[in-house]
Amino acid sequence: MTIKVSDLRLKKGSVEILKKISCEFGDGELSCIIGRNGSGKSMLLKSLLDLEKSAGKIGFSTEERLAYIPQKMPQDQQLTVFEFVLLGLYGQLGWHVSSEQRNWVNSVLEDLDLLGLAERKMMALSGGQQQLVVLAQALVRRPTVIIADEPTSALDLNKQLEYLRILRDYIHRHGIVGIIVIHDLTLTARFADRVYLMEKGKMLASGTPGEVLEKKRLEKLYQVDIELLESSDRHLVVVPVEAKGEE
Ligand SMILES: Nc1ncnc2c1ncn2[C@@H]1O[C@H](COP(=O)(O)OP(=O)(O)OP(=O)(O)O)[C@@H](O)[C@H]1O
Repeated sequence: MTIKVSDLRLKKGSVEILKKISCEFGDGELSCIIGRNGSGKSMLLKSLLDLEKSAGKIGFSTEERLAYIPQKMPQDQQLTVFEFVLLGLYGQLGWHVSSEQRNWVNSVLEDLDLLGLAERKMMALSGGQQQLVVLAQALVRRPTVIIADEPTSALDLNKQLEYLRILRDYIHRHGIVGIIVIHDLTLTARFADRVYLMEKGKMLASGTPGEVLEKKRLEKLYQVDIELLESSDRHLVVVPVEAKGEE
């Protein structure tokens, strides 16, 4: 189901953090929210999740199964990877874990190439490995909406591509809503079905990567000289060349 946001506003004290945001996040699409530090991206996610009390309307069905992947790393460091992912099924778990549940967790771990780490403690993983395990925990719930805040920030180049490919394919295959905040514009161009550009609590632009990632717009917003190239497989490549200095 599409998520329709109308006239969303959020205030902290007297400061307006989100200013009349209206947009739509489609099902079967990976929506990427981009924008400068402090532009309101995380607050928009938190408003969608009802973690921040905003005014306006968010068209959400109560039947949605939400999975949220926050910016901070998990605290349950004593659990093994298997146990941590299994916890994604909380609400469905009894005293006895069925073989069906066990198999489901293992198949998600396998999909993410994590099966070899299943018995390791979370604290014995690298930050990037933990990020993948958090994705596994989210997918194990068979979410209909998946929301992630900078999920690839601790991943190496290979794992960034792998993570986003797995996430996008999952979203396409299951026709679910996927919304992520991301800073890397080249990854955005490669993986986003739609891009949402925020600035100072407003939605500055939205559309396909080609529509939103325009050289002039990005240079003005980020205050950098940018070269826009095209990769051999015809995706935009955004190269920041030189900072212009703050406005
Ligand atoms: N709890 C809070 N109380 C008051 N202001 C806040 C609070 N949390 C965030 N803000 C402010 O809201 C604005 C938007 O913050 P938000 O975290 O959404 O930015 P962001 O676009 O996600 O930034 P980043 O890219 O750095 O993660 C910022 O100006 C921030 O200082």
